[in-house]
Amino acid sequence: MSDFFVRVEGLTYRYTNEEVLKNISFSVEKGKVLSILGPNGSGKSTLLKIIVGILRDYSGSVKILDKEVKEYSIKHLAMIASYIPQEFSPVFDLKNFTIVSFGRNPHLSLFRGLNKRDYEIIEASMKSTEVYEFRERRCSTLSGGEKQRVIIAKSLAQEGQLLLLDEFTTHLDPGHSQKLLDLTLNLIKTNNLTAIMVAHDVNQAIKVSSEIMFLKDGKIISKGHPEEVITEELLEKVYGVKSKIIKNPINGKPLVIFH
Ligand SMILES: Nc1ncnc2c1ncn2[C@@H]1O[C@H](COP(=O)(O)OP(=O)(O)OP(=O)(O)O)[C@@H](O)[C@H]1O
Repeated sequence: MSDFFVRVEGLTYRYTNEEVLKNISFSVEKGKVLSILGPNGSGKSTLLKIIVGILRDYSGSVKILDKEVKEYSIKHLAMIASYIPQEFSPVFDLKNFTIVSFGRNPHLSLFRGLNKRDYEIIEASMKSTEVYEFRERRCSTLSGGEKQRVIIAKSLAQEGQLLLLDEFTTHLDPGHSQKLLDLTLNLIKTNNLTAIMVAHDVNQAIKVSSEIMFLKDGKIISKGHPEEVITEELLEKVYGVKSKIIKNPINGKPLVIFH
C-alpha cells in the first residue's frame, strides 16, 4: 500500500459539454493538510464532491487508500471520509445530539442500533467540539459557528480518517473562524487525520496547510509547500490582482497583502 491517502490521476469532469476539471493529477499523503485555492468557478468544490463520492461520473482515476472512489459503497466511503460543507442546514430541525448521532450511521445495520460505545463516541465528539451543552437544543436555535461545530462533531463521530472541508469558516466572524480552525487542526493532529480544505483566505491557508494547490479554469497551476508556491507572480496569475508578500511578524511565514 502506498503512503498516499488520496491519489488523483488524469481526472476530467464535465457537468455539461464543458470540462470543469481538465486532466488533473495530484496526491495527498496520510496526516497532511492540503488546501485548494483558486478563483470562483475554478472547480474546487467539484473536486471535493468527486473525492467524497457525490459525483461519480468522472473520467480518470480518484483513489482513496488505493481503491477507486467509484468502487466504494456510499456507506463504506462514509466510514473513511467526512465532508463538511460551507453551510449546514438540515432538512428537519432536529436535536443536536440526534444530528451528531447520524455520524454513527455508516457503522450501524438493520440488526445493530446505537450501542454504549456509539453513545460514548457521540458524547466525546460533542465535548471536544464544545457543543455538548447544546445536545438537547434544536439545531435552528444555534448560531452559524455553533452549527458548524455540530457538523464537525458529527464528522468526528463518523470516525473517518479523511476530512473534506469546503470553505467551512466562510460565514463566521474572525474570532469564531479562528477558534473553529484551531479546533479542527488540533483534532486533525491528535487523531492523525488527513484533510483537504477548499479555501479563499490565502493567509489562513499558508498558516494551516502542509501543501497548497492552486486551481484555475479546471487546471492545477501550482502545488507545494506554502513557502515555495506563494509568490506575487503566481497570485497575479491566479487572481489577476497585484499583491505584496512580507514576513508575518507573528509566525515568520509569508503574509500576503493584496493591493
Ligand atoms: N450542478 C452543476 N451543473 C452545471 N454546472 C455546474 C454545476 N455545479 C457547478 N457547475 C459549474 O462548474 C464550475 C466549477 O464550479 P465549482 O463549484 O467546482 O467551483 P469553485 O471553484 O468551487 O467555485 P467557488 O469559489 O465560487 O465556490 C463553475 O463554472 C460552475 O458554474
